[in-house]
Amino acid sequence: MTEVVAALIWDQGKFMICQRPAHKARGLLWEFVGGKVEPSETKEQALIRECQEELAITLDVGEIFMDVIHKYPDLTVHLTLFNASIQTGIPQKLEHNDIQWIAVNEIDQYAFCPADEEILTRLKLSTK
Ligand SMILES: Nc1nc2c([nH]c(=O)n2[C@H]2C[C@H](O)[C@@H](COP(=O)(O)OP(=O)(O)OP(=O)(O)O)O2)c(=O)[nH]1
Ligand SMILES: [Mg+2]
Repeated sequence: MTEVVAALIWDQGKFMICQRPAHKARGLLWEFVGGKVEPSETKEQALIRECQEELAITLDVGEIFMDVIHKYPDLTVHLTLFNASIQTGIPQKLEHNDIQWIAVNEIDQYAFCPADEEILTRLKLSTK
């Protein structure tokens, strides 16, 4: 099982999504910024490091919003999504193909990683 952490970041009624680079697994699908946890770090530390590496922002990491397990043909991920906010910096596309801030009613316009489906369903329900 691969431990993956990601960030749910809200600003003015919209949350941030990032489009994965074409050359990586799940290429061009949309995701919550994040990545794999290294053995020496906590999930929170991993999330802060990934956001610095991928977007050049420093996060304030809050509570866990939700976690899911998903089996891909190449790996099984345990994805933990944290509520977070940007402490410093403006997101830069250091790695991603694109970055968008979207409202819950725009979710269906984007093709997300399959592991994110349950999370997106919950986000849609939470605003009804
Ligand atoms: N960051 C992130 N990864 C996700 C999400 N949903 C999902 O299925 N994944 C999968 C895609 C990848 O196969 C796996 C690990 O994410 P990643 O590719 O961002 O890992 P990383 O930044 O550490 O990159 P690398 O060092 O492995 O190249 O988790 C998500 O919402 N955010
Ligand atoms: Mg990543």
